[in-house]
Amino acid sequence: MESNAQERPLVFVTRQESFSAAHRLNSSKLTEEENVAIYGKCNNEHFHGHNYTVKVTIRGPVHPDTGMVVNLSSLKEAIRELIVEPFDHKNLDLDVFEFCKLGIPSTMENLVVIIWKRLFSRFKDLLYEVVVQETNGHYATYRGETC
Ligand SMILES: Nc1nc2c(c(=O)[nH]1)N=C([C@H](O)[C@H](O)COP(=O)(O)OP(=O)(O)OP(=O)(O)O)CN2
Ligand SMILES: [Zn+2]
Repeated sequence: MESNAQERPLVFVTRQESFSAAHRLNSSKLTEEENVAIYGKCNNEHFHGHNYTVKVTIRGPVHPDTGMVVNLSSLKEAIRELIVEPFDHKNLDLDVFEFCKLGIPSTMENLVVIIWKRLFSRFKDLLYEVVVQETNGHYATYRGETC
């Protein structure tokens, strides 16, 4: 079959950034005993910290003139403006609007969704995937899906 001259390759482009932040795992929906039992050392009332890594993947056609899906300068600036600057050297529970307002535990799962929503406001349907890595041992991935 002949290929359509209008068709463009669909490519995924990923940018990685990092930030350091403090947090405490605690749920207002649970009792004190339940919080301790479920979150253990991560429930320490004096907080603890992580060096978080964020990977943001944009999916789209390669523009025939620029050879780009997205200008990585724009992607880098957006991640820094929307994520790194507001989160770096902050307390996620006390300083990040979504955690304060919603009163939800600052798990990687909730964090990756919050980061997705912030970036979606800028990139819309070009945003494909966000990965948040909290330690060398674990990370969470979100692609905007619900179930
Ligand atoms: N489902 C989740 N479980 C846990 C989360 C989370 O975000 N989602 N977070 C934590 C703690 O915040 C923290 O990240 C755990 O730290 P730690 O136990 O030190 O992490 P590691 O297992 O990678 O460290 P090791 O040194 O390898 O034990 C807990 N649970
Ligand atoms: Zn933690």
